[in-house]
Amino acid sequence: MGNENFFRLVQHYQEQLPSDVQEYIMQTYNYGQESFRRHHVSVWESSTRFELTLMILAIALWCFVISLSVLGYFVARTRFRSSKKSLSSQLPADKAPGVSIIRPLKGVDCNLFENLSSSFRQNYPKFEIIFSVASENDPAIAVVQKLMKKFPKADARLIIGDRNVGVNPKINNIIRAYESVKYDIIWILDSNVYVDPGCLGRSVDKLCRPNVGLVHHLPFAVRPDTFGSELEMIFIDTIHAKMYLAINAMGPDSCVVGKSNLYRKSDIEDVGGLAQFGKYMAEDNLIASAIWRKGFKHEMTCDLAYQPLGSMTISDYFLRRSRWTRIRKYTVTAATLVEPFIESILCGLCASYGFNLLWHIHPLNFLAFHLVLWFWIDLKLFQILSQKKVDMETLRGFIMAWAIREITALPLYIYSMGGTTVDWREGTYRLMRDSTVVKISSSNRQHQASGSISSSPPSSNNQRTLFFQFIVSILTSVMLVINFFIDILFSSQRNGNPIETTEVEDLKDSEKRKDSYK
Ligand SMILES: CCCCCCCC/C=C\CCCCCCCC(=O)N[C@@H](CO)[C@H](O)/C=C/CCCCCCCCCCCCC
Ligand SMILES: O=c1ccn([C@@H]2O[C@H](COP(=O)(O)OP(=O)(O)O[C@H]3OC[C@@H](O)[C@H](O)[C@H]3O)[C@@H](O)[C@H]2O)c(=O)[nH]1
Repeated sequence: MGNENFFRLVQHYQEQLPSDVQEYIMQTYNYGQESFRRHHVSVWESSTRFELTLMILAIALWCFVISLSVLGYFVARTRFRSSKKSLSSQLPADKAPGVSIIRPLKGVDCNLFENLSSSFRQNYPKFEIIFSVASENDPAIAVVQKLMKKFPKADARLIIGDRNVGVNPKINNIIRAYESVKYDIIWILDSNVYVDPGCLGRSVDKLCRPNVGLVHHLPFAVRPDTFGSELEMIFIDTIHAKMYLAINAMGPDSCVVGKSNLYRKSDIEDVGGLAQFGKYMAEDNLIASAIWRKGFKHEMTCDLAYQPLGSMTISDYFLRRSRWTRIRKYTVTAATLVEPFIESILCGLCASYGFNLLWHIHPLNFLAFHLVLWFWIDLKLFQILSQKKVDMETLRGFIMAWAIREITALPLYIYSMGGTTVDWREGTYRLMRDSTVVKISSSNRQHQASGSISSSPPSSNNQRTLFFQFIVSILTSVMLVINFFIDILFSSQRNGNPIETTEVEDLKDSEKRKDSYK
């Protein structure tokens, strides 16, 4: 029976029905009509202008963010597949442009000896290495001395003692090295980074191209020993990597992180000299932007700036993330304001609303599709950059850390936007609206982090400790739930049989043998 006929029938017998039944039938009928109208009348007619605007914005946001992610993924796929041999590394020493590598040191970072060794191992005919350390009591000095003994022929020296040209401790630390460089090309390479031997040659190739003023490398976190490090790794190797690659591929503006940057000293002098960036905390991005505004492009090579993480605590992760967000808050305010919408959960919620209005897709169905797609892109990107297939155990850790990072991204963002102080190694600093920074305090505690890149708080106040305890307890509960479901998933794949260690070893051995036959 059609709707109209049913309605006529109800009208006909209306008087004979009790009033509450009449009312119920009318309500059901009206609801049916409304839902019929919603489904069969175009969304453009049935929705208010406000709803339509929100819908368009939500869908546009989703398309934009997914396109950025896909772009980041394809850039990674094409760029990091193979490493080319450079031309400059094959030049004789008197023809190659010289490079001064500056290594700022502060304490014993995770993997420090190997990180610094990678500078000595550069396959390049003409370079010097300058290690800078602010204090004569710094334990990094012993590591440098050991390295100099190991590579006696290398042109390397150590400068002890900083000079206060501003507040930024990294600039104060390297300013003397910068002033004493032998060559025009300088490579500022953080202490907690190692690079492949061909990196310098490839970077010089790029820097020598016309109109290029800066060469930088994608930070890539490796060797997480703790859950805090895993969270950091997920951040650096997924969302950060894909956004960094996508923004740099599109090139709307300068977007540079200072882990591994090559420039010309003459260009830095042209934009005011290194010392004048000492008043900022985001010296890396501001130097890069100044060079960019002079009309010089930025280039990246197929090299990664590997950062071994070691044993960061969860608080270390939160503090480093909030330091970077707070730094961005004043240096790139507009981009920082839209950041949460570029994160999976908020972006997915907005898009679920949009697609529900447009195509009546159930919001939860869309959210599930969106999260799976997002996870898949992140996992593929991670596989490409780490150049290995992710095994089941790694995948399990990846899923856990990924889920928790995604869930905590928004609370962490809100926490970070709400404050202006940052802790960096031994110092606490207040960020000012004009991007400059003021030092609040420093502790005498030496940064001796063997296995940690800690930027731990020198003076953690009670409120902060409580906040972290709260976050950690939420994290732990979420982790337990996720772990429980992953366990079920994995054991159902093995029909409930536990995987024997020997079985894993056998599998590995047979894989190795297969490889050796190739
Ligand atoms: C942090 C990235 C992940 C968060 C999600 C989405 C981010 C959205 C937009 C821009 C951020 C791009 C990633 C830049 C890495 C920033 C890391 C960082 O904070 N580094 C600081 C410490 O080393 C450094 O001092 C600051 C660098 C700021 C670079 C910001 C460049 C912004 C370029 C804006 C281009 C607009 C494109 C719009 C696309 C959304
Ligand atoms: O007090 C300090 C702190 C740090 N540093 C040096 O600065 C480099 C970077 O240190 P970290 O790894 O702790 O810092 P992050 O990677 O988090 O810093 C990032 O954000 C802030 C920018 O100023 C940096 O250029 C960028 O690398 C290291 O080589 C470290 O030895 C100092 O020389 N003195």
